[in-house]
Amino acid sequence: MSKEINDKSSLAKLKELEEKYEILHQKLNSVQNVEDRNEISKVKTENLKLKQQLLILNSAIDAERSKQKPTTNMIPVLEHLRTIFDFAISSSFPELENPPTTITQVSPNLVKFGDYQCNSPLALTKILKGNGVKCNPKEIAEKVVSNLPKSDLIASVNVANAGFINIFLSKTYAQTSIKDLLLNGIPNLSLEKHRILVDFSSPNIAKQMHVGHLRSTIIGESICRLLEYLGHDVLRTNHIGDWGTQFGMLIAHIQDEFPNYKSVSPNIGDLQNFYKQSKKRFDEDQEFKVRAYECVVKLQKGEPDYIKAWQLICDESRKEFNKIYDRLGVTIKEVGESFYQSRMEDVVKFLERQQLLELDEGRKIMWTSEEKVGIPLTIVKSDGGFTYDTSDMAAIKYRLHEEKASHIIYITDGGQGGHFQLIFACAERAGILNPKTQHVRHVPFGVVLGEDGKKFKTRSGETVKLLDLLDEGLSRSMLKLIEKGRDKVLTKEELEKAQNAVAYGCIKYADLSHNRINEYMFSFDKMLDDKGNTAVYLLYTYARIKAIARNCNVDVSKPNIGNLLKSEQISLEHEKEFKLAKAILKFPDVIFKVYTDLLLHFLCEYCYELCVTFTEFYDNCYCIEKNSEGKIIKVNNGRILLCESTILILEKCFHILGLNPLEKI
Ligand SMILES: NC(=[NH2+])NCCC[C@H](N)C(=O)O
Repeated sequence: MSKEINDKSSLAKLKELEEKYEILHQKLNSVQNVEDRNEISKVKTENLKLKQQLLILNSAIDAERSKQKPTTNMIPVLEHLRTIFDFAISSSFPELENPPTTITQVSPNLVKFGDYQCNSPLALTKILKGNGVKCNPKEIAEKVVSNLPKSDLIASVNVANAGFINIFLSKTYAQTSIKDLLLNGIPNLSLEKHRILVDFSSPNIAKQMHVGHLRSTIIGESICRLLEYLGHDVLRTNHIGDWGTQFGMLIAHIQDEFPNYKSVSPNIGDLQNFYKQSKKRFDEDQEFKVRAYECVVKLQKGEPDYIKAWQLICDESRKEFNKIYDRLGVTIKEVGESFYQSRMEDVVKFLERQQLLELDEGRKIMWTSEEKVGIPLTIVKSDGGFTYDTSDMAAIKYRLHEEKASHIIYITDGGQGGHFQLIFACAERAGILNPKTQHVRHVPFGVVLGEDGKKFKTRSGETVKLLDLLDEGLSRSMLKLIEKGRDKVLTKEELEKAQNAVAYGCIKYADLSHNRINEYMFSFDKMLDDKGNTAVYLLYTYARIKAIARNCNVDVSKPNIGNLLKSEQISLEHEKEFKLAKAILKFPDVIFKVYTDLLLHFLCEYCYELCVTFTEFYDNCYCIEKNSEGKIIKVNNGRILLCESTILILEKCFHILGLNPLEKI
């Protein structure tokens, strides 16, 4: 108990010192007046003193920690190594301000040089040389190693002649943390929790939901799943375009085509055609055009008949959108542009009160700063209507102040980057956004290309209908399964399940496994390949691992795994076993990396690496031994446990990536 209190108060003290240190550090940086030398040297001395105190406290905490029970659960290895090397380097060279700590992961195929490597001594040699201190990297590395705190994760370290520090991961740590994984499931990675609003998918009513929206939907869903796994409170938000001026012409057209629309819900049918017809009239018929404008005004005033017509149109689109979300397993709450009508009126007043709006040829515009550089936002059009900018200003205010989100993530194509930078800058200028406590981020993605390298279109040059695309995925996936003779081994139900998992899994995975920033080429042939980094390969590997326990009749239910672990060790003797264990242990680091950059392709690459490493293990290490008649004579339970831990990690990754694992394929 007292130890705990001690530890807590040391931590609090440490935090306080760190804050003071940070303030002084900033002060130091901001003192630009060179004549104020006294101030500078005073701050510097204080800074150094604080740094020493920090080090002493850090080592006290470390000593305290090492007395406590050893680390058993999975933690981010790379991050842990960075912390302890950071400590060792600062202790070795307290006179240096922010000395560099670089830890890299050694390729799993070169492990004789260590699993991780610290390369800082080379950089430190240069820095020290600049300060007039002569020494070589090897000496520095040795000094760092002598100051390295004890860690359960490290088996040994050695210093290479060139001055690298090679770090070998501990087998005991691997064993205990994999055991913990099997007993307690995927670790809860501790993090500060936030309320995060994710704005994704966001198609437009009456217009086609296109491949760009599909990308936003796929990436957005996965980001939400990742954030939820990390324990954040996630608000999945569909900012659909349901309030534009196009509704004027749509409503005018509905009034003509379905005069009794108020009592009988018309079947608008293909909304695309409906849109095209009304647009044609709008462009050709002056009288219709005038009426269309009147309709917008009446709609935005909330006149019941107009709202009714508008709702009919929205419902029709919504049906289509929902079919896509259902098929892809996407959950999202609609808070479209129309939701903000009164808030748009309010935000205009709010900005006007602060004199942030300026008249420009009848429009009301807002610049990001007084300097008026770049382009302004159009807050009110010359006809008094609102714009995309207005709804985003109202939305950001609502999300931060009413929904109380501390973070907002916007997922759209890169082309909208400029728009969001303007919104963020104006929101900050208007005092809506405080970047110190609230964080907004645009997460862009590249365009989807067809196999011809041009913008993705149908053969006849039209926008591809998403439902048609998903249907094509289904038929292609069935062909693939039949080609591989799966229809002969699977039941009808299993085959259908496989067809869905493969089709939708491929479409999602092909998108997610490419760096989202880049454009990506949509190709059914490539995504349905069962070799390489594809969903099919991952689904096959998963099913193969599942079959291992099934074939040797080992009960892998959780209680039985617990029983097994009482008598069995996770088998790590064979080089390939340990290699697989190390791949499993990378999971927390990968998650943090994906979380920081919101780049899901790192998670895909990891899944692929895990599957390849598993295959290597399985090819070299027998889990079951059979006699010449094919009868099982021995089951290696230690290895079965390794298989099951691979399953647990894959399942978590699949969940984040939206892949449905199959027991059989
Ligand atoms: N808050 C936002 N602006 N979200 C993105 C909306 C995307 C827009 N509806 C489009 O299709 O391009």
